[in-house]
Amino acid sequence: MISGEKLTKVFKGTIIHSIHIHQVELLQNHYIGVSDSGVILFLSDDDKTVQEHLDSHQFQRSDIVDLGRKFIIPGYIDTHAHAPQYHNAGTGTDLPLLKWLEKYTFPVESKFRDLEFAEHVYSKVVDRMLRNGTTTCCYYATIHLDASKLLADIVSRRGQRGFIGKVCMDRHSPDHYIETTDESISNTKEFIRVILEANNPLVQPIITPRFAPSCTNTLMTALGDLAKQHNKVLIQSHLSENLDEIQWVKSLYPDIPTYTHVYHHFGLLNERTIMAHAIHLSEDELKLLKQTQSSISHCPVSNFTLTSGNMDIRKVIQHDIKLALGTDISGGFSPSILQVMRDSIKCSNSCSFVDSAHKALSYEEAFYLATVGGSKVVNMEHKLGNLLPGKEFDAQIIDPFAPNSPFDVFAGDSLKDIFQKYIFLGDDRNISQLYVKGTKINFN
Ligand SMILES: Nc1nc2[nH]cnc2c(=O)[nH]1
Ligand SMILES: [Zn+2]
Repeated sequence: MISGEKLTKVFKGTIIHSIHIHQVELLQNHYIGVSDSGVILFLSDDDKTVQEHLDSHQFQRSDIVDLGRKFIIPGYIDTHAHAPQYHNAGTGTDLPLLKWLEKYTFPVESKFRDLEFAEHVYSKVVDRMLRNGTTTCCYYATIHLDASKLLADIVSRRGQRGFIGKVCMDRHSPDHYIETTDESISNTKEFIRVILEANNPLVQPIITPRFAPSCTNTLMTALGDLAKQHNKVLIQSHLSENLDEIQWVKSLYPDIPTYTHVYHHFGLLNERTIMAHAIHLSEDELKLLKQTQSSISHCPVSNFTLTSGNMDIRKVIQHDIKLALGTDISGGFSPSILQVMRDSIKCSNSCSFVDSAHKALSYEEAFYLATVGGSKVVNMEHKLGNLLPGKEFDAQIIDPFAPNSPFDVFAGDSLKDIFQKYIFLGDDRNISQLYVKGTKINFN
C-alpha cells in the first residue's frame, strides 16, 4: 500500500492496458483505486486484497463505481504536435514539406503574435486534443514568447499534461516570421524560467529548435548549452523527414556525416530528446539515436499526407530505440492518436509489401506505442503509460455502446473483439470520461 494517500475513487470492471509491446492485458472484474492526489493505489481482482484497501481507507462499497460495459484504458500520449497549426488542420494537403512550410505553415504561425488569435486557436486545439483522449501532449508553439506562455497557461487551466516548446528559428525563414539569434536565446531562457517557476508538475517546458535548417550554429550551440544546464528539460525537433530537407542539411553541413550527427554535434541528442519523423535514417544514424538514448516520434498520418515517406517501424523497434506516436498536427490532419495508430499499422503493412521480412505492426503494438511507448519517450514511464499501482491515473473511460458510437457490437463479440473494434473504428464519441492525474476533465 502507498502510505499517507487518501483513497477517493474506486472503479470496478474492465481495465485494458499494455505491459509489454506484445501484450495488451484485458483485465475483467478488476478494481482500481485512486488517491486524492491522483495516484493509483491498487489494481486487483482479489476480493480479500480489495477489501483490505477499502477497510484501511474506510471507503464504502456503495461508493464503488461499476463500469458496466464500459472499460478503462490509459490516456493517450501525443509526442509531436504543432498547436498553432491546428488552425490549418485538414487543409493545405497538396504540397511536400518545404513548400508546405512556406505556403501554409509559416504564414499561419506568424499570426500568433496576435494574442487574441492565439487564445482562440490554442483553446480550441487543447480542447480538441483532450476530446480525443490525449492526456499528455508535446506541443510546439511558435517563436512568440507571449503566445507560447499563453499556450502553457491554457494547457494548465484545462488540466492537460503538456510539454510546451517556444519554437526557435533564426535563419532560412520568411521576413515576417523569424527572430534574431539573441531574441531566440533570451526568449527561450525566459520561457523556461516562467514555466518552471509556475511550478505546475503537469506543464513543462521543452527546448525546441524547429529543425537544423532554421537554426544558426550559434543558436544550436546555445540550445545545446541550455539543455545541459536544464538537465531535466526535454528537447524536441524534426529529423530526416523529407529527401529535399536531407539534401539541404547535407549542403549546410558538408563536414558532418549525417543529419542525425548535426544534432549530436550541437549537444542536442540525449535521453531527453524527441526527434519527429526520422524516416530516411541510415544504420549509423539509428545506432547514434540508440547510443544517445534519444527517441523517435513516429508521425505516419503526416508522413502519408506530406508524401514524406514510410518509416520502417520494425527497424526502429529492432534497434531498441525509444518510440512513440505523434499526430504532427497539421502535417497530420487528425488530432486523434487512434488515427495515428491506424496509420502506423498501414505504414507498416505497406513496408511489408516491399520487404517480405518486415513483420507488420499489430494493433496491440500500436496501442502500446500510444501509451507505454509515449511514457518512455517523455521519460515518465514511472508515472504514466499504463494503470499499474504507483502510477498516476491518466485514463479514459471508453463506452463501446455510447449513443452514436461509430461501431456495432454483436452478441458473439469477445472483449478482445470489442477492444479491437474500438481501436479501428472508435472515436471521441466513445470517450465517456477522461482523467488526468485523477482529476476529471470537463469537456467544453
Ligand atoms: N511536419 C513538419 N515538419 C517540419 N520541419 C520543420 N518544421 C516542420 C513542421 O512544422 N512540420
Ligand atoms: Zn512537426
